Amino acid sequence: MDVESKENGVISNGFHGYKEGYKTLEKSEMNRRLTNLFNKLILPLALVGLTPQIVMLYWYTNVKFAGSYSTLIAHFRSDSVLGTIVAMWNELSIFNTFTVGVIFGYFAWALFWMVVLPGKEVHGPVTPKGNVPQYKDNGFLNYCVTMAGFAILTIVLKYNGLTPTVVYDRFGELLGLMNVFALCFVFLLYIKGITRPSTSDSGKTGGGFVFDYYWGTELYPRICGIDVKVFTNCRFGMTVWPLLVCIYALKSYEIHGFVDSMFVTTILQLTYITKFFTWEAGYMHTIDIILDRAGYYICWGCLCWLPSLYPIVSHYLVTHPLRLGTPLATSILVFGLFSVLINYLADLQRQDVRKANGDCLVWGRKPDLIRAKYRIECGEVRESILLASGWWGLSRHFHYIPEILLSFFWTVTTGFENVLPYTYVIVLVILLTHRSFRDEQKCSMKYGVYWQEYCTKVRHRIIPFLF
Ligand SMILES: NC(=O)C1=CN([C@@H]2O[C@H](COP(=O)(O)OP(=O)(O)OC[C@H]3O[C@@H](n4cnc5c(N)ncnc54)[C@H](OP(=O)(O)O)[C@@H]3O)[C@@H](O)[C@H]2O)C=CC1
Ligand SMILES: CC(C)CCC[C@@H](C)[C@H]1CC[C@H]2C3=CC=C4C[C@@H](O)CC[C@]4(C)[C@H]3CC[C@]12C
Repeated sequence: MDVESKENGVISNGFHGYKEGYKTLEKSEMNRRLTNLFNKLILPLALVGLTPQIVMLYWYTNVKFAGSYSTLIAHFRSDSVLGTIVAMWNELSIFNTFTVGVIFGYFAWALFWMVVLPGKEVHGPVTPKGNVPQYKDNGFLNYCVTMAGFAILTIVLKYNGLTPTVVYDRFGELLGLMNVFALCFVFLLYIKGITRPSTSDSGKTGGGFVFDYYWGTELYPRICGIDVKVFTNCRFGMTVWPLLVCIYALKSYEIHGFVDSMFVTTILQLTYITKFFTWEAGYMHTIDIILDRAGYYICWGCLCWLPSLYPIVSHYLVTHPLRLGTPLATSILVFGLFSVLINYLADLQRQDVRKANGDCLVWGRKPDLIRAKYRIECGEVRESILLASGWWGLSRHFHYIPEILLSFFWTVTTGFENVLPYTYVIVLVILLTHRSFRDEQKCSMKYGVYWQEYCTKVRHRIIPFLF
């Protein structure tokens, strides 16, 4: 009886367990499908459909609704979202000699210098297919030449009674055309990756057209020897940003004369961008380059999202000048510069330790290193260093804190009247938090137990002792 009941129990439990297990399996399969549907279709479709309108709306809110999202929302209520967007586009004539001249003129300028300026040959990390991308490290020189060119152009225009601030006046038209161009360009990249890829790190992902358009079909496409991502991210996005910051500062000067808030934000943004270009070769080792393919996310992002969102504070300050006074302006400037320095030192530290193969000092001590082994697709085993001391021992992405603080400092110059200028800070917090997860997933897959060892040594992701 005992045995029977036990057996019954077992049978009954087993049967129950089987049924439950089957249900769980069905559920997890359904979850997997739903997640897949969301990640591969709904989210990319939403981003591709909405973000071009969103970047236009940043500009429109600034110029039409005095930089106030509440006024924009009130307008959405009275005129509908679609009505507002249609009205916005109807006000613009995006195809004209000015917009085509400025955009394609800048493309020609950037491509010319990208090709002719000298630079040391540097290499990106080996790709999953075993390719080692080569780059010409002429980013800083290109940045200097472009900024000098801009200064000369401004003087020449001034002598002819003209000003580059016409870019501010007609920014909506320029951004409109950039949007159209970038959407078509990304489509051409999609076709290129399938039909004429530059390297074996290419092809459809299996996620369908929408996902492939969004994500891209090639890791680092090259057109006539020109690296597309270096062009879109560095020679366009990151170079247009300082140009716009200067144009907006000039516009503010034309309207209001010297305003300290504009001065502080300009200095901080330009310092950050200059730092970026001194480290451009290091950028070739980041996930934007080694993981993200040349699709909508990166290419449209750097052609449209970056030029409209990243200089948003300067754009806003043109119509919202704020006089901070010397003590406040100086404090913000000092805190901001300190943040850039920390961010720079952290990036440099891991780069230097790897360059020296760990044979160096970190904060005056022998570094705590993990020599992590990983395997590339062809089976070959490689080794990389994970630094677990210095900035990289405080938390696994400590350098994001000064990055965010800096953006806060260059934004706080606008005061607290509107949320709009804080859009970049808010987006950056989301972007970097999401990026830390993406990056850690990549590292965990790449390094396995070695990454776990790092996570055990350095327990927090971004904020020491907290997160
Ligand atoms: N303003 C903006 O919009 C953004 C700015 N940034 C800034 O760009 C810079 C680079 O970005 P980041 O996200 O760091 O991108 P990275 O791709 O450079 O950082 C992550 C990579 O660094 C390597 N790594 C991770 N931990 C360690 C360690 N402990 N020791 C040595 N190497 C390590 C890994 O690469 P590997 O495979 O080589 O091991 C990892 O994939 C930062 O300054 C960041 O603040 C970043 C994103 C957005
Ligand atoms: C499709 C859009 C919703 C999102 C587009 C995002 C991209 C434009 C940005 C994603 C990551 C960003 C960057 C990463 C690292 C950088 C290094 C830093 O020192 C300067 C800025 C940047 C190049 C930055 C530029 C924008 C992104 C590529």
